Amino acid sequence: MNSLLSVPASDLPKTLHKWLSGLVCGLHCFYFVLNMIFMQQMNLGAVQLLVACCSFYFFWVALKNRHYAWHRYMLMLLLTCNILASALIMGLKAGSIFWSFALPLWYYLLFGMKQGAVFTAIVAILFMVVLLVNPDAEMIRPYRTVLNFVLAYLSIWLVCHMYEIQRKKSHDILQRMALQDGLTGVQNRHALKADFNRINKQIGSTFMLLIDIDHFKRINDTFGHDVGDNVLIEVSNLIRNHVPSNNIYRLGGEEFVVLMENSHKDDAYRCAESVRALIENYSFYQKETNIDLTISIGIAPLSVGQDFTDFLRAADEKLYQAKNEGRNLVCK
Ligand SMILES: Nc1nc2c(ncn2[C@@H]2O[C@H](COP(=O)(O)OP(=O)(O)OP(=O)(O)O)[C@@H](O)[C@H]2O)c(=O)[nH]1
Repeated sequence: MNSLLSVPASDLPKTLHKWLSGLVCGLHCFYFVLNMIFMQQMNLGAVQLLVACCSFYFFWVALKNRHYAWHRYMLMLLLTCNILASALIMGLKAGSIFWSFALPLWYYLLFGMKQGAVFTAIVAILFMVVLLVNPDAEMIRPYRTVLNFVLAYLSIWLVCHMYEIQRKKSHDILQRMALQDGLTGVQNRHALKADFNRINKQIGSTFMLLIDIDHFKRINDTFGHDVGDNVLIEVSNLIRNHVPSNNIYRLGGEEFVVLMENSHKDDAYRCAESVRALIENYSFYQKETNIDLTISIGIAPLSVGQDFTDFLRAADEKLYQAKNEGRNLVCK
């Protein structure tokens, strides 16, 4: 299923990357001035100038809405190396090691759960080594420092990991709710539109089957809305048993769509005809009554230059023809 909601989800790392690049640039300009002028730490100042320049470039590119994954990796690599180098050169007194506690959060938000966990683990080991070999090791008790660092770092890591699991779960639920029809469980109109935008628009080999239950209003009027709902669920299940569920959508009301990619028009017709016959020969048993139903189907091929509305309209015209010609028909 194509994800409509994956747009904001995949925007999060992009947005974070953009503003983090800006922040990193600003901070490193500040630290560059501090180190060069006041601390006389030329090497560190040079590293910070390099990070500031690179992050400014990433920020500037991201501002133009151009996003490259390698910019993200590069930004975090530079930032991590810079924090490590500061801790190594300046020792613990400078306090730059505190920035390491922000890294797990950034890794998880920028790279997701798997890569976030791997980067966090690697960096944890590197920082432990830095703590053990740092120039202040004689002044402090490095093992206690390492232990405290590990515990603090682990707790932040744990929070990031739990947060990412919860975020992904909520995202999946929201995505399902946004793209699924609440009554029948098949995909909805949003999903159809998103899939239309995603499909490789192979003209002449993508077909839309627009399916409409004949005289559905009578079912509602005769047996009640709840029976109408059950019939809609059963119809969708029958279609689902016949074509891959990834390709079925409920447009709304008693209209369903089957999207067929990489197909020949004869395949599309055969599929539509078999679904029509299936419903015709099926008896819907509701409220101790057998209800016989038929459906009409319009088939349209995707043509050159058609957008979603045109494609749907073309299928709708064929459906209208099937209805006009007496219903329980497939028109192509
Ligand atoms: N039970 C139920 N009925 C619905 C739902 N959505 C739409 N309907 C009903 O579906 C009916 C559609 O009726 P019409 O558009 O007149 O079409 P029809 O009776 O199927 O007639 P033709 O399409 O011309 O064969 C209306 O009575 C709507 O109230 C739903 O979710 N559940």
